[in-house]
Amino acid sequence: MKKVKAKKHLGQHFLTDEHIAKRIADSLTNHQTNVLEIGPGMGVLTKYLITQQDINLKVIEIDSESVTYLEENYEQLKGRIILGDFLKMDLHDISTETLSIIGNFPYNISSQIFFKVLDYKEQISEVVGMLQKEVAERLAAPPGSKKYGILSVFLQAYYNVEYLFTVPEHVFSPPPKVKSGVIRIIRNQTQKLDCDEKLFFRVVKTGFNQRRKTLSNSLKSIQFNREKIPDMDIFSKRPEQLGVQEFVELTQFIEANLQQN
Ligand SMILES: C[S@@+](CC[C@H](N)C(=O)[O-])C[C@H]1O[C@@H](n2cnc3c(N)ncnc32)[C@H](O)[C@@H]1O
Repeated sequence: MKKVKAKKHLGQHFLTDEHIAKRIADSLTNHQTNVLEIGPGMGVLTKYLITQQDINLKVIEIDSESVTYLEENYEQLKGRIILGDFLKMDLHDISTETLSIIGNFPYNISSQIFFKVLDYKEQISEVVGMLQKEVAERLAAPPGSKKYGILSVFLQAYYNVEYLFTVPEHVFSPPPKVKSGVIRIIRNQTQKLDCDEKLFFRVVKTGFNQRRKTLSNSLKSIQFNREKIPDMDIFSKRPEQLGVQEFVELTQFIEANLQQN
C-alpha cells in the first residue's frame, strides 16, 4: 500500500531507521501494564510493540489516513486502534488500571502531552517518548541548569526522568529542522507532595515567569506575610536553583503565611 503523505500540521515526521525504532520500543521497562502508543503513524514503533506477548497495546492516532494504513498493514492491531486526539481523550476510558505511554510524539504538542501525563499521574507509571531534543533535555535537566524549568520541576516531583539518547534529523521522512531526544520517565514513590499542591504549582509557575529574579522579587504577586522572609535563605535564590524539595518548603512557608485578599 502506498505510504501516508506527511502532514505538517500534525507534526508528521516518520522515523525510517528500524534500529532506532527498536531501541525506542525496547526502552519501555514495564510490560506488565496496558501500553498506549501516541501517534503510531505508519507503525514503525508499533510493530516492535505488538510482537511482545506480555504487552496489552492500544494506539491512538489523530490522522485517519494513518489509521487506514495501520488497519491494512497490521492484522494484529485489529480492535486496538483509536482514531482520535490524545489531548482530548479520557485515559480512564482505555483502562482504569496502570498505563504506560510510548511514542514518537508530534513535537508541536509534546509539552501538552506531559502536562496531561501529570493530570493522570495516579495511573501512568512510565512514559518513553521521543521529542525535540531541546525539550527532552529541559524535562531531564537537574536544578542549577539553565534548561531547568516549570515542566522539569513538575515532572521530577512525581517521576524519575532520564534522557536516553539523541536521534539525528536524517533518519526521518521528511527530516525535521532539529535533532530529537528520547526520554524515559518512571513514577517515583511520591503519592502527594507534603504541601498544598495547587499552591506548589502556582509558586513554581510564578517563580519561573521571571526566572532571572530572586524568588523574593518574583513571588510578589502572591499575597503572603513577608515579614519572615529574611530568615529564609530560599527567597534569595533564583527558581532554577531550587530542587523539588526546596519548592515544597517554599510552598509550606507561603501557605503558613498566606494573607486573605
Ligand atoms: C512524529 S510523528 C510519528 C509517527 C510514527 N510513530 C513514527 O515514528 O514514524 C507523530 C504522529 O502523531 C500523530 N498525532 C499528531 N497529533 C496527535 C494527537 N493529538 N493525538 C494523536 N496522534 C497525534 C501524527 O498524525 C503522527 O502520526
